[in-house]
Amino acid sequence: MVDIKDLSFSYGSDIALKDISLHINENATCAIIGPSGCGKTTLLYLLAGLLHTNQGEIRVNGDKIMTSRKETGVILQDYGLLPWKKVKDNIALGLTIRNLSKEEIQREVDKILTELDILELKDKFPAQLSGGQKQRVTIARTLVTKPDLLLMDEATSALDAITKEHIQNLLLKLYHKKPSTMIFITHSIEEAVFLGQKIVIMEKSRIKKVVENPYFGDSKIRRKMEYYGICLEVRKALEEGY
Ligand SMILES: Nc1ncnc2c1ncn2[C@@H]1O[C@H](COP(=O)(O)OP(=O)(O)OP(=O)(O)O)[C@@H](O)[C@H]1O
Repeated sequence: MVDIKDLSFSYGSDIALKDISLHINENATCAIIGPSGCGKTTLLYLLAGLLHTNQGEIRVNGDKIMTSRKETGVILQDYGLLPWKKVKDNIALGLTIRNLSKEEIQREVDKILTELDILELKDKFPAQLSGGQKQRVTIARTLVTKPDLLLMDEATSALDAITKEHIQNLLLKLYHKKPSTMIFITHSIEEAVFLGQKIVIMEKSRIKKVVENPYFGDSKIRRKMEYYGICLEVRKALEEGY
């Protein structure tokens, strides 16, 4: 599905990424974790087609990424909801490019709101929502377009610990219901191990280690010792060299 080959990127003379190669299978999930400034967001933006480089390449389903693709869904840190539009209209925005009738849009919006258990928020404005609710709406707005590749930049970082786990559980539930390829940046080792089948640990501009996580997909894994074993492996890799 996603093939990254010898990818490098610089902001002027600042090297942000150097010789990144990575393969992610179709419908697999991949967590990217690493210290601040190591290049995670740059990598995600390149995957989204929002940044470009001619040093190396990224292919999605065999096609070289030159610009953003409409089948890629992107969830960034700041929710990006339009404050003057109600929840239902924010979600409908994702569908406006798809030439659907008003009734079809309404049906799709109701369907995704029901799936995310937030139908009652339909007529509210973003300012009337909690952080967790805003994040659900943001996820709904992206998923309503049925992306085959979902990219997320610290989707839960602004949330308290309990809400964070609720959103992580929701993402896993949605994945089980309709698997798609998911690549996400996180600062949380626990989140990386809960949601990542592959965990990519980065250091300055490079991939330091890739950990395969055989326990991905088990919604009860947080209660099992094996989970903490992988968390420890990731922690050690992150701390090596510090
Ligand atoms: N627009 C920009 N112009 C110049 N340099 C940039 C720009 N964006 C990022 N950088 C630099 O590129 C490097 C990688 O930044 P990037 O945002 O990709 O890191 P990150 O791992 O996502 O960091 P964080 O975890 O703090 O969000 C850093 O050294 C940063 O200072």
